[in-house]
Amino acid sequence: MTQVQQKPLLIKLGGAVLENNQALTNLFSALTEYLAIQQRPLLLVHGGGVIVEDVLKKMNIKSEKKNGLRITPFDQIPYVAGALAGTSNKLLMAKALQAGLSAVGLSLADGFSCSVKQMDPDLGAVGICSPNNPALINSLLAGGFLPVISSIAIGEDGNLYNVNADQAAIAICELVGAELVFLSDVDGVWDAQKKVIPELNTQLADTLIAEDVIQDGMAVKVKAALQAAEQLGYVMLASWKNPENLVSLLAGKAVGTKVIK
Ligand SMILES: Nc1ncnc2c1ncn2[C@@H]1O[C@H](COP(=O)(O)OP(=O)(O)O)[C@@H](O)[C@H]1O
Ligand SMILES: CC(=O)N[C@@H](CCC(=O)OP(=O)(O)O)C(=O)O
Repeated sequence: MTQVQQKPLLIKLGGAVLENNQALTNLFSALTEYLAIQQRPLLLVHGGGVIVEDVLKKMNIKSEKKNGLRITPFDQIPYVAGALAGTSNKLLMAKALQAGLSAVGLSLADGFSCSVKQMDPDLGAVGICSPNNPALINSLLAGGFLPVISSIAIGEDGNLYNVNADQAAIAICELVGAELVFLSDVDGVWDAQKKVIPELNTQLADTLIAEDVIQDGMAVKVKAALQAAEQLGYVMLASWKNPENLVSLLAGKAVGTKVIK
């Protein structure tokens, strides 16, 4: 088994990409090219909010969010886990395998990579996760595999928990000491005029969140990015929509929003 030498790259992939087959194909083709040149350990943490919505709608369940987090009653967690650790994870696995990448589908619980606690009783089965044991993921990276990690966790109480995928990404990032890139359905964090903010620090982020310019899922993402930037110095936030952006981003060029501490 080869040793992990380069700092791993962790890409957090927003779930909306799962509804865009062409974007997914472009993304995996850009990643395959990048890996052929860089030979750098890569791992993915993915969302799938759109697939969760879809499944719950088919079950005639109306789902609501509070401050960007899905209220997940315990009796709905089987559907949510199926949508995230099942459908979303396996759709991404299929694309990765088609692109020739040796992907391995995991949840936050596999190898006890992350531990989880209930976040707030009002949110039900929503968890906040912390890094725990890096051994499984590090051995997969050292073996040249691509871990594809969903944001479903298992608590000490034996219950399944739904973790926001941006928060899951920062726990995995801390776990393996990775560089972090968030890829979403928008080209970066917008200001009040919907122009991408090239650089965002805590002070500006707090102001824009208080003014409701940064809302919902983006507010959760920006807070997670600021937390990760504490350790990493900065975190990039860009879109999965333009493959040329991704190529530039992976080459270290500034595209999207750079979140700094
Ligand atoms: N200031 C903002 N800049 C960019 N996007 C924003 C902003 N405020 C709210 N959003 C919304 O946040 C969404 C991205 O967050 P989210 O849906 O959670 O992404 P992902 O699924 O990629 O994690 C965008 O599609 C956009 O509608
Ligand atoms: C607690 C919570 O909000 N969990 C999220 C997990 C999926 C996710 O974060 O998906 P995206 O990255 O595609 O938004 C949810 O149920 O939608």
